[in-house]
Parts: sequence; C-alpha cells; structure tokens
Amino acid sequence: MTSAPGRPAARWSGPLREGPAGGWRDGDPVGGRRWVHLPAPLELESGEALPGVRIAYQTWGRPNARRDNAVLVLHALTGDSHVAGPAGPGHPEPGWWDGLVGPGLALDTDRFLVVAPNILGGCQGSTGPSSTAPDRRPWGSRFPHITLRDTVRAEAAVADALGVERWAAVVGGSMGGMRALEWALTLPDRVDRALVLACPVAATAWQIAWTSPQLHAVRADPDWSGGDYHLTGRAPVDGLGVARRIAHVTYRGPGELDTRFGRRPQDGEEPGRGGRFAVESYLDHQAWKLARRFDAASYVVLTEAMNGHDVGRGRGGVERALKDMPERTIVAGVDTDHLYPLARQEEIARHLPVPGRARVISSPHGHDGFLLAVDRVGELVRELLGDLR
Ligand SMILES: CC(=O)SCCNC(=O)CCNC(=O)[C@H](O)C(C)(C)COP(=O)(O)OP(=O)(O)OC[C@H]1O[C@@H](n2cnc3c(N)ncnc32)[C@H](O)[C@@H]1OP(=O)(O)O
Ligand SMILES: N[C@@H](CCO)C(=O)O
Repeated sequence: MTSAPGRPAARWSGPLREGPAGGWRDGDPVGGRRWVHLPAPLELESGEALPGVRIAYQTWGRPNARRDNAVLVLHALTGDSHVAGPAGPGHPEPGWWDGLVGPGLALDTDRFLVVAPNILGGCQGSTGPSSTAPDRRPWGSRFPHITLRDTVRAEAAVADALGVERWAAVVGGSMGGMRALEWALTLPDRVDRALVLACPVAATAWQIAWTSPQLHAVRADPDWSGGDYHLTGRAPVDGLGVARRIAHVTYRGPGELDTRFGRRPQDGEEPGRGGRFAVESYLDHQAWKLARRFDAASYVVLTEAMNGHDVGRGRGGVERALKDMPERTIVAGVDTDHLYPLARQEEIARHLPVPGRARVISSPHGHDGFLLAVDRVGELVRELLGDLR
C-alpha cells in the first residue's frame, strides 16, 4: 500500500444515518435534509425490482399555494443534495452551488422552493451499494445495475411527498444535466422547463473510454473484494483515488493546469528523485479528498449508469426523443470542456422543439466550469425562470 501524503484510512465511514422522513413541513430548517421512503419496490428499467429505496433530499424556500414554484436541482457524479449553505453535520463542505440559491439570488428562495435529492445509487443519504439490504447486510455487489431513468422514477417520490405535481424547472450539469434530460423525457407531464448544462445526449465512445481505466482501477484494488468490502473494515481507496486522478484531469482545462502549476515541483520535493511536481501533488489531494467522502461502489454504479446514458433508447433515437423536450429548454456548455465539449450541447440544442444554439459558459476550468462559473450559471437560470412569478 502506498503511504502517499493525505491518503485516508482504508475504510469508508458509511452512509448517513436516517433523519426526518416525509414531505414539506412548515418550520423545517431551511436546507435541512429529509428522507422519502418509496412505498413499494422500485421497478427498474432492467425488469428487476429494488426494495426498500429511500431518497435523501434538501429544500430551500417555500412552496406557494399552487405548489407550482418548485425547482429541482440535480447534482453531478460526486455531488450531493447540499447545493447551498455552510458546511455542517453530514456536510464537510459548503454547498456546491453556493451563491446560486438564496433570497434575491438566481434561484431566489423568496420565489421558489428549491429541491435537491441525492441520487439513487449514491452514498450521501439515498439508497446505494453501501446501504443495508432487506437481509440487514450491505447491498455491495448485489446492488443492481441502474439507469438514469431509474433515478428519475425514484425521485418522483420526492415530488409526491412535497405535493409537487409539476416542477417549474429541472436544472443540472454533467450527470445532473443528463438527469434533467431524462426527467423531462421520462415524466414529461411533470417538467415545465429545463436547464441542461455540460452534458451529451448520449454517452460517447470518448466519454466511456475515459471511464474504462477508472472502473478498472477501482476493481483492481485488492480491497475491492468483488464489491463486497463494506463489512471488511477496508475500502478500495487506492483504486478510487486513481480513478479520481484520471477523472479530475478530464474535468479541468489544460491551459488552466499549465498556468496554475507549470513545471513547478511541489514545495520541498524533487520530481524524478522520489518527489512530485506540484500538479501531481494537486491530483493526489483531489484523490484522497474524494476517497474520504465517497463510496467506491457508488462511484462504479453511477459511472456505469452514466455510460448507459442515451435519451434515444426506446424512443426512436435521440433526434426523435429531443422533440419531446419542454419548449422552454436552455442548453449550455463550457468552452474549455474537453470531456463533454460544446459540440455535444450544440447537438442537443439543434434538435429541441424550438431549435437554437447552445449557450456558452466561458471558463478556463474545463468541464468543472459549470460548477465554478456560478455567476454565468445564475444568468442562465434567470433567463429560464425570469418571467415566473
Ligand atoms: C461534500 C463535499 O466535500 S463536496 C460535495 C459536492 N461536490 C460536488 O458536487 C462536486 C465535486 N467537487 C468538485 O468537483 C470540486 O470540488 C470543485 C470543482 C467544486 C472544486 O474546484 P476548485 O474550487 O477549482 O478547487 P481546485 O481544483 O482548485 O482544488 C483546490 C484544492 O486543491 C488543493 N491544492 C492546490 N494546489 C495543491 C498542490 N500543489 N498540492 C496539494 N493540494 C493542492 C487546495 O489546497 C485545495 O484544497 P481543498 O479543496 O481541500 O481546500
Ligand atoms: N467535479 C464534478 C465533475 C463531474 O461532473 C464531480 O465530481 O461531480
């Protein structure tokens, strides 16, 4: 085992403990996390049924009398329900779109009820491979293959619990953007508008190719134990760390890394003589940071769900499918994104019911620009929702 600086202990601390259940209650803390339990096993696209599903979610703002002011925000691969707000119990970091949600902000909590679930298959409160199965053991390798459409059907229970028949909008980037597309196409009566950021209409060979060494890295870790490591006291943190290093390079811009790090050695280290370049140290930091907060089996399940992303499946192809998107759909991408390049968003925009061009998020940060260029994302949200009262 490597003893690289920052490497976490080889175990993962497990899913969050249960909190309050149910839908909207006056007086609940803003941003507080709640859980919805599905009343029946979830019928998966594969034909299997998944029993005992619960979905964790957070809310900000209040529902109006007609309950038509709810906006669903969908997180990316390693995100969670904590879109906004300070770090606190269960949330070691501030919200990942802090600055977008609050009074007077683009997702104005004086006007909207903002709702963010943790995805099915994840590890931040919703049912995933690290959760307990009905036999009281972790699901582990028995957790079924899920699709992004399955995640949408599971989240319908959150809308039901909140009394929301139709989202005023669904908003998401990367995997969240894929899921925004799937929400609008799987449950079209329940989505009025959509903001789709930094994602493709279907996973491409290029995108799947980048995930292949990541999946191999996790599964090659001896602590993976075929996916059944949750009770062993060890977790495949080295494999997950390698996966994150590979993924993180795809998430950032080459110009950005050159500018930030250049050929600089990490302080006090000598590259080539056992030491690292600063950029290598940066990737090590990203690796261990994720390994501390994310379950490797969730990473595998969700990566495979993204690889299966194809809005055209069973819908007569992607062009036919996109014709059923809401008329009020905005698509945007990051100009330096080499993982999900702007051409992929142009492809979506071209085939919408009201065809147009993709909006551009100008950012040096590559794919992660959709997380970091909060002001620009705020402009797009205002463009989508500005006329709603
Ligand atoms: C629950 C949570 O922890 S977050 C959950 C929600 N997260 C998400 O939804 C998305 C996942 N998050 C991400 O992808 C990323 O965190 C992003 C994109 C939001 C972060 O992007 P940025 O703000 O640009 O961070 P950046 O890539 O510059 O990394 C900064 C980190 O690298 C560290 N760093 C910078 N240079 C070096 C170096 N040479 N060696 C080691 N570490 C370095 C910084 O100290 C900083 O550490 P910290 O994050 O622990 O404070
Ligand atoms: N940095 C993002 C990229 C995936 O879109 C994440 O980890 O979720």
